[in-house]
Amino acid sequence: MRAASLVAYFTKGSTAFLSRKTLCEQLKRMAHVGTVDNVVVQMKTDVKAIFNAAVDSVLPRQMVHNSLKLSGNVLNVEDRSYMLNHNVHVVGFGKAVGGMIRAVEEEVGDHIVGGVASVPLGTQEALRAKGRGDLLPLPDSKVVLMEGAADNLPDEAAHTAAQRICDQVSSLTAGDLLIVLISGGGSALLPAPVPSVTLQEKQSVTRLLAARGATITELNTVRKNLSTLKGGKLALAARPAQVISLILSDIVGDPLDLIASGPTVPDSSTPQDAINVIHKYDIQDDIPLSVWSYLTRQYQRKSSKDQDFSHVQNVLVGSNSIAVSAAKVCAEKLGYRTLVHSTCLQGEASTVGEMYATMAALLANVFNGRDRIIEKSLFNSLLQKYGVDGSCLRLVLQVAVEAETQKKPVCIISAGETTVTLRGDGKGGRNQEMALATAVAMSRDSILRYESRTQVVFMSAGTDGQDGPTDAAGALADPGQVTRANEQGLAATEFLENNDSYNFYRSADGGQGLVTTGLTGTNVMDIQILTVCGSCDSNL
Ligand SMILES: Nc1ncnc2c1ncn2[C@@H]1O[C@H](COP(=O)(O)OP(=O)(O)OP(=O)(O)O)[C@@H](O)[C@H]1O
Ligand SMILES: O=C(O)[C@H](O)CO
Repeated sequence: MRAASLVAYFTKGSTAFLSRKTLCEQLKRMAHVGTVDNVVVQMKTDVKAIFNAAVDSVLPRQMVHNSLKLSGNVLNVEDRSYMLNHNVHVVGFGKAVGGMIRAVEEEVGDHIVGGVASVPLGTQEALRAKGRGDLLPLPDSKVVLMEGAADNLPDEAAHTAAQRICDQVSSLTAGDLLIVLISGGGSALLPAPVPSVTLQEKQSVTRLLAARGATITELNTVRKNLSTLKGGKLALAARPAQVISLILSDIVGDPLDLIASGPTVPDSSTPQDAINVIHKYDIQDDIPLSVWSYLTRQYQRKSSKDQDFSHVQNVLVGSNSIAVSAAKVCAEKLGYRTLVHSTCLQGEASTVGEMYATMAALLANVFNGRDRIIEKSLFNSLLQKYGVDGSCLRLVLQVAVEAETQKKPVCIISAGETTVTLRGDGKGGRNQEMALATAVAMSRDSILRYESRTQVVFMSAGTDGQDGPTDAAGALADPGQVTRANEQGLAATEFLENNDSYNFYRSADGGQGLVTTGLTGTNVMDIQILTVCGSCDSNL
C-alpha cells in the first residue's frame, strides 16, 4: 500500500482517531504493509491534527461567552455587574476580534448601539472561505469591521480604524458601557502615534527593534510610550463611561499591560524605559530624530501619569494554556505518551530549534537502548547550553522510558513565542526558522541520522495561522529533510543563514513541509510539537 492511501485509511472521517487503538498498534500494522516513510507520514498527519485541536480550543467566541453572564438586563462579569439599557458600545483590535464581537452580539446584541473594530487585512475573506463565518460579526451587525495592517505592519488603513475607534470612545457619556475586545496583533491594528511622530517614523522604530530580535515586552514598551491610545490611554479617553475590556493573551505570562500594548491597563513603563530599549539594541543613531526628541522631552518632563482606572474592568478570557491542554488530550487520544514541556517558550528561534533536535536525540537514545554516556552528554547539553530546567528534563526522560516500556510513541508539546535576529534578507517567520534549524541540527546528529528505527517529526506553527510575512503558519521538520533537500540541490544551511526558511520549505519535498492553515481567527502565540516513535516500528 502506498503512503497516501495509508494516510487516507487512518484519517478517514474526522472522528476516526477517537475509535483507534493506540497509535503504536497501528504503526505496527502499517509496518507490515509499508515502509518507514509511511510511519513518518502518519506522524506528520498526527502533529497537524494535534495542532488543529489546540487552535480549535482557543477560538474566541466560546471564551467570550464563558466570561459574560446575562441575567435580565444585568450583565455580570466576574465580580462586577452592569445595568444594560441600550447603552453598549463595542470597539476591538486584534486577530481574534471578529469572533469576540460575535459572542458579545449573541450575549447583549439588543443593547449594542454602535461600534468599530480593526482586524487584519483578509480576515473576512479567509474566515468565510473556511466556512467560519461564525467568527465574524452578525450580518446585520452594528459594529463596523475595518481591515488593515497587512503582514502585521501598521498602515494607513489601520491608522484610520484607530482614529474611528478613538472618536467612538471619546464621545461616550456617563451612562454608557464600553466593551473593548483585545487580542494579539492589536498593536499594529491600533496605530495612534503621538502628534510629533508620523506613522512611518513609529513603524521604522518597531521594524528596527524587531529585526534585532527585541522581545514583545520591549517592543510594546516603546510602542506604549509613543502612542496616544496604548498604555491605558484608550480607557482614560472613554471616561466617564464604564469600560469592560476582554483580553485574549498572546504574550508569555499573560501580562495585561503588554497584550496589544495594553490600551485599557495602567502603564507602569516610562519614556526612560523606552530609551533603555533603544540603547540596548543600539539603534539610537538609526531611529528618526522625531522619536528620539519626543522620548527625551517626555523623560525630562517627568509628568506623573493619570492612574485612575476605577471605571475599568480588565478580564483575561483565555491564553495558550487552554490550547496546550487541548493538544495534550488530542495527542493522548492518538496514542502518544504526552508531556507538556512549557507554555512559556522563549529565545532565539534557531537556538530553540537546536534544543529540540537535542531533545529528540535524548528521546531516541532511550528508544535505542539507553546508552548512559550519550544520555549524560545530551542531558548536560540541554541543561547547560540551552538552559532547560533539570527537573523538566528528568520528566522528559521518565516519559520516554515509560513510552518505551508501553511501546508507545512520545509527544512533547510546548508553546510560547521566540524571536529572530535577522541576518539575511530572505522570507520566513520564527516558526519556519525554528523548524529549519531543528532539521539542520537533526541531520547532523548521529543518533537521529543513522538510527532508522527511531522516527522523529517536529512542527512549530503560529496559532494565528500566519508566521511572519508569509502565507504559512509554520513548518514540519524531520531528520532526513535536509538530505532530501540536498538531493534536490537545496542547501538548507544557506537558507537558514539568509532567514529564508519560507523559500526552503516551499521548494523542499514539493512544499509538503509547509503548514498552511490560513488565518485562524484566533491568536495565542506559537505551538511546538515533537513526536518520536521508537520500538513501535521495530518490525520494520
Ligand atoms: N525572514 C524572516 N525569517 C524569520 N523570521 C522573520 C523573518 N521576517 C520577519 N520575521 C519575524 O516575524 C516576526 C513577526 O511575525 P508575525 O507578523 O507573525 O508577528 P506576531 O508576533 O505573530 O504578531 P502578533 O503577536 O502581533 O500577533 C518578527 O519577530 C520577525 O522577526
Ligand atoms: O499586538 C501585539 O502587541 C502583540 O500581538 C502582543 O500582544
